[in-house]
Amino acid sequence: MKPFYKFDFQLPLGAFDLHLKCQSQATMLGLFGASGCGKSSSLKAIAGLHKAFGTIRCGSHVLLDSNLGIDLDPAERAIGYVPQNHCLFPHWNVKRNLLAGQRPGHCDALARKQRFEEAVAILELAPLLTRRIHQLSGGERQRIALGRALCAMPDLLLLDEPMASLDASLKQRILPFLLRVREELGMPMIIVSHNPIELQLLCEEVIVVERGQATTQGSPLEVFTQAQIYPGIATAFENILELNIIEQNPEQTLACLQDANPAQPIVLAPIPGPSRSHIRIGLAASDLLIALTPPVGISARNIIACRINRIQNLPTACLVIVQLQTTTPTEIAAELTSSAVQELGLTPGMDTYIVFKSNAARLYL
Ligand SMILES: Nc1ncnc2c1ncn2[C@@H]1O[C@H](COP(=O)(O)OP(=O)(O)OP(=O)(O)O)[C@@H](O)[C@H]1O
Repeated sequence: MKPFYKFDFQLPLGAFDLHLKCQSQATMLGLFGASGCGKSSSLKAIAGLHKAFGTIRCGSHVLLDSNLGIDLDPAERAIGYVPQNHCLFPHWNVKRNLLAGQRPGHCDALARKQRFEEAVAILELAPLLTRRIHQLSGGERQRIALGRALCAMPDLLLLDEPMASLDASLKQRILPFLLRVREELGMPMIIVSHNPIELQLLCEEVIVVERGQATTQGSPLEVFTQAQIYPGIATAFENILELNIIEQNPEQTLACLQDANPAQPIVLAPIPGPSRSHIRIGLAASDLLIALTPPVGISARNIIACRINRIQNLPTACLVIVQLQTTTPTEIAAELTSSAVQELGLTPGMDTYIVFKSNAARLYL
């Protein structure tokens, strides 16, 4: 299959030499790496804000091909770029800031009006339209910056640390908006983040950038369970699962994996607030147990059949990566001591059970 993104470009930045060479079929792509490794500069090169040399292809668009003499101006690239500092016009009201993203020649007035209304609806901006930027909170400014990028009718969104400046509770409130943009507009995105959970929630694939080069690539689980990426991340790994809600009542919530085969209910703690059709939960790898046979007489509510795919050694433990019974591959990681792995004789290909308490699940959205 043809890759959606194809990057092979160089960007000399004084003493720092960025050479990003990678390709991906995923439309939701994450860039992850230490501070100063070249993530923001990569986004700016893709947006055309830094002059790069080489090849940048996104979907069917060739944005840069130095051999063919192609180097589109930023305005011709149909990219919505949301920088870390938002760059909103402080003395304009929200509506004027949103409309500032629109380019009259890019598409007809009706389509632009529709997109403005979609952005206002998805990001819940209607009550803010007449407010000025300095009257807004950090999370509201983030939504306006995202809305302005959407109003430009881009074919691709580039988000540079979309939640870096927000505290934990605001992050919780912005994430659903990003997911709605992904789900309702189906817009491809490249997201730069330091936060593995954000990338797991938003991206299909993650590229790790180190000293200006792409060094590792894979699904968020494949990348973040590798001890050599950042040792602390693999040991604190949290699985993200998307579940459909079957029943929500004051005692418990019943849910199931979206494509579980056979459907196997997952029991969660009650979820406060209105009823929902689906949720995303986080399960820390260290909260999961593995059993060779379904345990009986145990308080944990969830005993889920799975098969071991591989076992990875961490400095002080092992991550057992299992495949759940779903039609599309769904892996989750359980952290065990190496002595537990040896005593149970766990090996790839074995059929086992993942066991966890209802309260182990952390509710994301
Ligand atoms: N305009 C510039 N001129 C010279 N060097 C630059 C310029 N912009 C960035 N750099 C350098 O290039 C390197 C990569 O910077 P970049 O901002 O892309 O990193 P980053 O991975 O996004 O970092 P952070 O996570 O801290 O935002 C850094 O060493 C930085 O000092």
